[in-house]
Amino acid sequence: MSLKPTGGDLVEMSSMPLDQACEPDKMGLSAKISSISTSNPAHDFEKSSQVAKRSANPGRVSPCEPLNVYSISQINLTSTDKAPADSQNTDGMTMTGGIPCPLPSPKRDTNSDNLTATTLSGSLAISPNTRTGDAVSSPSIINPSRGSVNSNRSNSLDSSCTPLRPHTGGDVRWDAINASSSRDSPLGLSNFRLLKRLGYGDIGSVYLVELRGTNAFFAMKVMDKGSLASRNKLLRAQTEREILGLLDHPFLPTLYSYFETEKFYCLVMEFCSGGNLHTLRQKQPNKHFTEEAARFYATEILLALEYLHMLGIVYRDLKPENVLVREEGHIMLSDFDLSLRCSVCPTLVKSSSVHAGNQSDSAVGILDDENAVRGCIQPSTFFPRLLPIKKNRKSKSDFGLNNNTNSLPELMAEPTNVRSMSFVGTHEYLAPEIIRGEGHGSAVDWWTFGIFLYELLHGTTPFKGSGNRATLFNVVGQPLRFPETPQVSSMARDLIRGLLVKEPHKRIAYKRGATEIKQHPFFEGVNWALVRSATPPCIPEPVDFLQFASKDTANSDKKMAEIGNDRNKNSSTDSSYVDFEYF
Ligand SMILES: Nc1ncnc2c1ncn2[C@@H]1O[C@H](COP(=O)(O)OP(=O)(O)OP(=O)(O)O)[C@@H](O)[C@H]1O
Repeated sequence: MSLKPTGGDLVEMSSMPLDQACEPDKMGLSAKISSISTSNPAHDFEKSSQVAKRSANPGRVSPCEPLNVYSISQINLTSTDKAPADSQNTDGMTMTGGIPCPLPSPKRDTNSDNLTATTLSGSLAISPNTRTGDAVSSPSIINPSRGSVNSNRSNSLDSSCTPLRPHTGGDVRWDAINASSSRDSPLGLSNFRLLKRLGYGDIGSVYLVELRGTNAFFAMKVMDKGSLASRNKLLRAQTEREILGLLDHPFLPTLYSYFETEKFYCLVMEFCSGGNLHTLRQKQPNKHFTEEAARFYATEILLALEYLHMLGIVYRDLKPENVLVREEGHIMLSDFDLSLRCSVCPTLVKSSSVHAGNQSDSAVGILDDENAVRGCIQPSTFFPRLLPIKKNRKSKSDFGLNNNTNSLPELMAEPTNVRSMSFVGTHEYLAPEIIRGEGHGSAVDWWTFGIFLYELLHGTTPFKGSGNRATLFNVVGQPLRFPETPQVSSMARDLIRGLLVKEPHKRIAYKRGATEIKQHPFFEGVNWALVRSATPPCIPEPVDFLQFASKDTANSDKKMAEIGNDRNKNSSTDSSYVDFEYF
């Protein structure tokens, strides 16, 4: 048996004989994988079995094949095992990505109209009106003056979400978008000039586009409706669009607009000119990053994952290919079609001293300034649950923490206990619990974070086998080993060891999320509040957009039609970012 490639890089685990899916029955893999099977669609929460091989084509995410197999995902909505029982309400039911998904009501302060948490300039907004707690799926409109995510047609990819993007305040691209669209004439394909295909993946092609008459450039992901429908990928496209609509964070994509035509769904996002980290790593001496550079990228990814988890999004597909490099060298985590959405209750683990003064109940919350901080929230507008004080928490001296962040509060919102049975990811990055089919939650992102850091530092992943079967076998059964060269620090190794623990509940960050990782000595000296201002290790060659000035792309719609037809003919990689082709 083999992990059956079905025309692309995807394998369909659930349709395979179990002995072929993974040799070592003693590890219990077969029985687990067999549990992924077609089930009552009324209870299907998501697709199973979406495993992408790493592309042989450097720098491009491998396309995945369509899957018709669904499985029941048991979503346990308790976001943290520390949560007081009375603060949970799991009787709510809402639609997440078109799929019934029970969600808890967030504990809300009755004096507050808003529930808003902001982390490192990223923000999450929780609608005050959501009795069922669908804050994750239905963000509230906090800043109506900013931008427009609209649709000029109404259909399955509903675009009711109006953007809230405080971190992109002052961004001229918003002005361009707003100037070009109005309620009467929303944006459409004709507003854009297609300049270059940047790449394509399983559900769409991505183009560099210019918003006509504005000198503003974007990346536009174009998804062929017919192709999505025939390959049962509408849900993936919908998931990605909905998640993009929620994001407002410096290391995550900004969705400037969304619209659809008769044939296509179109997402207008920020353009990243620097290619991806996979390509960038291969350009480094000995094809691995220095520890300093790896720490820089890991720091930004960690903040992005922390933010996603607070929104109830388990990313599930972290790999260097999905980490794009912006023109100034900071990163942007992209590609959300394999992500899992669930619900979380953000929890204030430790407040700042300022906030502490306002608390009347000294029995809850950690109100001292002794321990360092990891989240940055706005106490005036965010009223999370407070946890009982834990006396045995390690002091900052145990972790060698940076004093810069000591006075900041600590917020935890980790969807650790969510349970998905899907088999999704990329072989070398798959967490053991996914392979074993045990059900997985946000801890898979911390596993992939460990693989990611290992790869940045060593130039290879730790469990890579001669083929996919061997890789899966190694992930589940082989111990973590470090090569003699390149040498990495004991701190880096220690962190990677903590992340690559095969049992998710023993993995670092399982209990307190990103905070635990931030406190690891590997990140000592990182000023978490100012990561965005740090100097990146590599600055990409600037793109000369003037080269497109004389090119006329009169008929974009026609071009789009051609694009839709030739999506499988060839591939484009981001390695040719500077070597533009013209339409
Ligand atoms: N914002 C962006 N700026 C520049 N290039 C981008 C951007 N977004 C995507 N790309 C390029 O387009 C390619 C395809 O995009 P993406 O991975 O989102 O498509 P997909 O169909 O979701 O792929 P996958 O099969 O991995 O799910 C990427 O590999 C990347 O090279």
